[in-house]
Amino acid sequence: MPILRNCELRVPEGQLWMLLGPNGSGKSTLLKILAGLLNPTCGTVYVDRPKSFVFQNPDHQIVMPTVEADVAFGLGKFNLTAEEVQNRVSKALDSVGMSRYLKRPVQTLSGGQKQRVAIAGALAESCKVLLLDELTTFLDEKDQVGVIKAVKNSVATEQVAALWVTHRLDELKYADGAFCMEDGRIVMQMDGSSIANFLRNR
Ligand SMILES: Nc1ncnc2c1ncn2[C@@H]1O[C@H](COP(=O)(O)OP(=O)(O)OP(=O)(O)O)[C@@H](O)[C@H]1O
Repeated sequence: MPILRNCELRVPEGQLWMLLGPNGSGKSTLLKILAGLLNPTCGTVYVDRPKSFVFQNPDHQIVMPTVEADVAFGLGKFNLTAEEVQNRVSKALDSVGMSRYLKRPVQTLSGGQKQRVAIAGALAESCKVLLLDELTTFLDEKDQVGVIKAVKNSVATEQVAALWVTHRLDELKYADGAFCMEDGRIVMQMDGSSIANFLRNR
């Protein structure tokens, strides 16, 4: 039985869109298929920009002992000079508000700070599509807001398109748009003004 059907979505550059839906509606499956982490058993997937997936638990993503080394890690596959690596790392950390943690051992960071380091790693690789899987599940309110604001800032400054899977309706107020899934399909799309109406009438 198919899990997903006709899931077509467009997130404009420089915007953060949320993907909502009840448990089992297919959000994570869709995100992983878009990221190339899962292959569809049939059908075709098109994603027209370099993309990066950020996991719910940053400990599944962070591999190096310091913030600087971790953000630089993914750049090893490009042919960059040491200066170019340094520039990309500092620009990416700046856009998520983590510049001052450059030399910090990763294990001394909070969950939200680790999430921001993981996002910086994706940005440093110049990915233009960020796929974010329930990043705030394990975070307190302060870290939750810090991570969302970091993503908002980085999508705007780096002209990235971000798709954010969440269960938390309170996060909708940060979104430029949203898709709602049900039973493996995208059943509704909301732009910024529809979200504002929805939140007013909730
Ligand atoms: N590897 C798999 N093999 C078979 N079925 C799967 C697999 N992974 C997920 N499913 C099924 O696909 C459907 C969608 O699951 P998915 O995890 O994408 O939903 P979700 O909307 O992300 O749910 P949640 O909000 O609980 O995380 C569910 O019915 C699930 O049981």
